[in-house]
Amino acid sequence: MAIVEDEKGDVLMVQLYHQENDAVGQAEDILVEGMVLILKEPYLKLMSDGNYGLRVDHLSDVVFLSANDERIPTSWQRESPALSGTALTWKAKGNEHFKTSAYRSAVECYTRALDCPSTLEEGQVIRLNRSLVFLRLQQYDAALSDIESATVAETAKSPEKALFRKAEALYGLERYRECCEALKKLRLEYPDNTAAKPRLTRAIGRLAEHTTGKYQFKQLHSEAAELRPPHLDHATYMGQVSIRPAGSRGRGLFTTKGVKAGDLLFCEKAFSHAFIDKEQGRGVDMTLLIDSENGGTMGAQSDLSDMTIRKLYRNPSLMSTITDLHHGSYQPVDTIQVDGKPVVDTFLMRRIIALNAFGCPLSTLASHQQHPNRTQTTNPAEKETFHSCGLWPTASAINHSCTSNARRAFIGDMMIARATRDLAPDTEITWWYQVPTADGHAQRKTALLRHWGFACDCALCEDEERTSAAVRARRKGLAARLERCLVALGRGRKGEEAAVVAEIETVAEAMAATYDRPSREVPRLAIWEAMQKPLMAVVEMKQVQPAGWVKLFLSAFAALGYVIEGGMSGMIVVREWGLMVGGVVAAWMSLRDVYRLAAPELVMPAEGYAKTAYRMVFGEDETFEPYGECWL
Ligand SMILES: C[S@@+](CC[C@H](N)C(=O)[O-])C[C@H]1O[C@@H](n2cnc3c(N)ncnc32)[C@H](O)[C@@H]1O
Repeated sequence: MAIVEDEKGDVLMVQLYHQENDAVGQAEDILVEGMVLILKEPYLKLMSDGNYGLRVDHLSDVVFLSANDERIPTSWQRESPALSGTALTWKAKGNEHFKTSAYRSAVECYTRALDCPSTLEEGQVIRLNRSLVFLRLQQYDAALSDIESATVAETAKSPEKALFRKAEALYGLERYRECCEALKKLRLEYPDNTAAKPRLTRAIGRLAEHTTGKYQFKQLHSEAAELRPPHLDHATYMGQVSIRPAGSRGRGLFTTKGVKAGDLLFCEKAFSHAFIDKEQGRGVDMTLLIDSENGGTMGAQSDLSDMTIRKLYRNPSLMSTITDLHHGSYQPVDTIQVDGKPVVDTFLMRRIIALNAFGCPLSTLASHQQHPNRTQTTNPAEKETFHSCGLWPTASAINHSCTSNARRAFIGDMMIARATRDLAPDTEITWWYQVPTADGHAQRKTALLRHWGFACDCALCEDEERTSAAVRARRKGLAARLERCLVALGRGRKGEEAAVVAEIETVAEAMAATYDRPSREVPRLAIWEAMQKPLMAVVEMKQVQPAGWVKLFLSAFAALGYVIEGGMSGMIVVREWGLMVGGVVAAWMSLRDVYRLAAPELVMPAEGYAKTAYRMVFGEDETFEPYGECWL
């Protein structure tokens, strides 16, 4: 914010939103005394102190004029010796600014140098210098364009530097294949270039991740634990999925090949990620963004707007990655450039973030270790505004279904999505925006409609709508009875267990009879919820005969829609996986332990299923060994 005056001497406060402040220095360096600006379509508004002021939301709505710009009113023009100069003097000035990290001024000087008559060779050196500043400013598009215009000419003075910088720009744009090619060429033509080798190794690593989907997840965990913000240097893998039309749901994400339950669907690096470090009580700067359309946004979500807007403004080649995301009824501008500057529609960005951002923990695993009973958070635009959040454009194409077939996990700013069932090729991938619970239908329905503007028509919701209040009440009563029986088991005396287990089976059957459709189509959450926790507690108390335990576990899994063959002795095969709700990993781990007594031959297969379930929830199973045991 600063006080500005116009040619008539009228004075007003001006507020510039979303301006770059990390790479160029402090906010005070953006609006410097004496600077001349053009504001396009100025928006005059009442400020919080009761005065009027100007607010600039869109980055391209402000033009910072250089001192010799002819658009500066004559009365304001200041004759300065600095105004004249040759390409070489401007270049020297640019170099000075560069040394003091005054990058904006450096770009301005180099640009002036390029406007002066100069030899081709001089021009190319200046362009190369400017490309280095662009790299520092993370303006990879501009860096690449400077380098490419410098390298094409045969007289390019520093082809080695140019190749190196080209590789850096391509890496910044996550164009890893081209980056590897540039670095290989560099290695071939300049074998003495020592920096090229580690850069090539790094780029090959990213390309391998991108093409194979093979990650060293333990390594990712250590990086996320160390780095602040936890922005990991890893590549996106999109091997098994593609975005396609999904009828009335707009776009959706589909499998391109058949995948097995637990398989990696994609692993995506965030396009932008705002981190709030809860442990240290610090993170990105807290910002309050008042937005006439969406009300106020606080904290991470408004920082995410800043980051996204700036990244796109710096690198317009990435624009469609974000502008293609769902934005409801908002009508964006159709201009992509104005006065040679990219147009980033700030209001569109805020809308996109509101509908597509995901709240995220530092890592799903760490979050579980701290809060073992918390279920998966709601998606996107989580209400807890001080929570970290990010934009993952591929993940944003996934529509909601309560009977979801995929889950996401986070490690730093990497999102890992895995199938929770076997999926045929061309199946639409769905997951939860709101987690389904036995009692939560009405609340879920309201939240989905209010925030995302749709009514879920999955089998679970359809069934809920058709279920009468009387049936619901009966189900609730039976669920309470089931829970009581299980608790009684925990307390019961030896010898009475068989009778209680039999009663549990009767109640579970009565509950099952309140559902019309098979549990494979409509998971019976009420039964699962009633059984899951007390069952685990009973197992811990070791009160029941092993065979009884096994039966109870199998019927709890069946309630979620599992189709399991065998399971009592001899063999166990999961033919179909059920709904991947909270508590499933723990249940598989407990069943494995029960098998130690009841059917030792089933310990290994049950552990295999526990590991698969763990992979679905945490995105990886490399940490299964040390942490898997903590589930009990
Ligand atoms: C994060 S986007 C998902 C991708 C979106 N379909 C697209 O075209 O990009 C969220 C929006 O998708 C639509 N959507 C998601 N799940 C849906 C569902 N089950 N039924 C209808 N629309 C859905 C809603 O318009 C919602 O606001």
